[in-house]
Amino acid sequence: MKLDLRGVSVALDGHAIVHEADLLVDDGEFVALVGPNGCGKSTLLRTIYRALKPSAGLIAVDGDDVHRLPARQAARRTAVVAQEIPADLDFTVAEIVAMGRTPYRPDAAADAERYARALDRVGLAGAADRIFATLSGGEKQRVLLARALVQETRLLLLDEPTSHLDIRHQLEILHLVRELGSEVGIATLAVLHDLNQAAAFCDRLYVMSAGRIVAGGPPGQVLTPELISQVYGVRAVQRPQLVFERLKEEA
Ligand SMILES: Nc1ncnc2c1ncn2[C@@H]1O[C@H](COP(=O)(O)OP(=O)(O)OP(=O)(O)O)[C@@H](O)[C@H]1O
Repeated sequence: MKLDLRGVSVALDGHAIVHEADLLVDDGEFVALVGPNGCGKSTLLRTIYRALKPSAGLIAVDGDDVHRLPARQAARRTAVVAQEIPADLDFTVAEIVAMGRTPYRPDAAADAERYARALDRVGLAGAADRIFATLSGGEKQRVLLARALVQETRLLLLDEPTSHLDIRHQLEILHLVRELGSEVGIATLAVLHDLNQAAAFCDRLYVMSAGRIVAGGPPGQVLTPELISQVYGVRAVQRPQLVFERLKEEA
């Protein structure tokens, strides 16, 4: 699965928000999109998952223009965990996760197994019967990731997937995304704010600033103090710091 953006521009209410973005995500790659608040990251992601239409340019998934694919086909290729967590959903966790199978024919036994496996992977085995609205923000975020997993797409789009998570669950999710890439070749494009985490987990990253992609490549090459100072207006200093890792390798 390859995501290929060429010259993508997006306007909202007549305001140009994203300017001529070029971006690639290859099979199995974990690619981050970083940049300051308001620079256009979510707008670009929303355009890839068809919530917005580009004003110019092409977004291809496996060679096909996503904005011309029938909805069901598009949903079989790309799953998304958006930034907004739906509120007031009177559904159980199992019902929310099952929504990920909408693009497919139902198969009760296989689907039940898929839901259990996905909830287990996000650390929520046993939560299937909980009411979604009663979960914590971090639990909801993990349920929404489980819903994206059962969609069984080759491309995952994640908008700040760790924003509600404590440090242990952040690491679990980032490791999970890496595993999905290396074990089953799932490609991920994720908006991340933590530059150290992006550097530690991603194969490559793109930096956006004021609606433009201003740099792209392996984190070590891209995240220089000069670039960080230009884009974020802060000085980057390397210091001894606490580095968080999982206690043990979990299956
Ligand atoms: N309908 C609109 N009309 C005009 N400008 C808009 C509209 N909707 C959003 N914007 C602006 O577009 C810009 C990009 O927003 P976007 O949510 O894509 O940024 P972001 O990089 O994801 O930010 P954050 O890191 O804060 O989530 C922001 O300045 C926002 O105020």
